[in-house]
Amino acid sequence: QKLPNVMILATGGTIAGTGATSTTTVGYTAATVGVQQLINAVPELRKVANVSGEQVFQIASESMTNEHWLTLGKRVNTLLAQPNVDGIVITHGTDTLEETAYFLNLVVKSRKPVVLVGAMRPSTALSADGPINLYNAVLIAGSQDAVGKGVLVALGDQIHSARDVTKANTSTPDAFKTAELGMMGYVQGPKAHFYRVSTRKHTTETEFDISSLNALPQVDIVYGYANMNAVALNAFIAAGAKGIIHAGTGDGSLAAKVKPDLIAARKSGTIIVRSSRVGQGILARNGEANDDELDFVVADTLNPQKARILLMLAMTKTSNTKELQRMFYTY
Ligand SMILES: NC(=O)CC[C@H](N)C(=O)O
Repeated sequence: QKLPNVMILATGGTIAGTGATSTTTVGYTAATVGVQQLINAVPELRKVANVSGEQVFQIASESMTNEHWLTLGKRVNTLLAQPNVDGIVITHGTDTLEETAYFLNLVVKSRKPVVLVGAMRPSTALSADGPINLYNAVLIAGSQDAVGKGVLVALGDQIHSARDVTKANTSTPDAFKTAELGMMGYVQGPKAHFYRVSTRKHTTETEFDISSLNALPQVDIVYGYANMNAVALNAFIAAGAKGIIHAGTGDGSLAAKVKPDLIAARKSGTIIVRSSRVGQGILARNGEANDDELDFVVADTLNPQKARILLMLAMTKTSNTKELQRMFYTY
């Protein structure tokens, strides 16, 4: 039986981290082990795929930037266009793994599997989760069952969709959750088992094309809390933000001290997207604010950090708020 060809693109993170002792599970150094060492540590990979590695970056994922994403997205598209690449695994720090996954979910132009994988324990720790997570990710990336399902996230024997998964614990190995919408499946056997897919469009079905982009529009996130004011909002706009994600309290409610400044910002051209800091649920259009009248957009079920990604890509196409709202109900 012919094994699939899976490329492993390494970007850093804890999966490539090393600690002082085998019991060091926090306070270690991320992004120290190279891709070849990661592959060599799991000889079992060779039984399920022909793997080859490429070191794309070597960073902790909190330092991921829009420029890293454009570089990575273009590299993934180039590789997947080659007939000798059947799937891609991306090793990544877990802090922004969900963001990179969702970015790729919107810009990859292929139905071939792309699987993001990380680890919560450094490679030197007792029961390090990196090796089994990497093995699972390679298995998924080489699986016909993963074709056309959008960008996937593999941790803890679970398969999640890029759109809906989030990091939900600061430090435990089961940190990744797709809480209410549900994960896609499991790895067991060794085989990828899928049970559900998102109805939202992804990869080859999107209208976004990064092939000629070298930058993305500046979009920043304003966090909602009791006693908040408009200082952060106005500072972001003064610093050049073209779009603002308002990560509001509850169903995206707007504090009395902030709402007039949001309205003024919209009137002078800034795109305003209402989202929620709550983490679950639909952001109701025309609920906590009259979005039709104020010309705001709502983030649907996207969390603020993913709403930022969709808005950046959407603004490369249009600044029409009806069109932007359509995109938030499509992806
Ligand atoms: N568990 C991790 O991967 C976190 C390490 C680091 N902060 C990162 O995101 O790259």
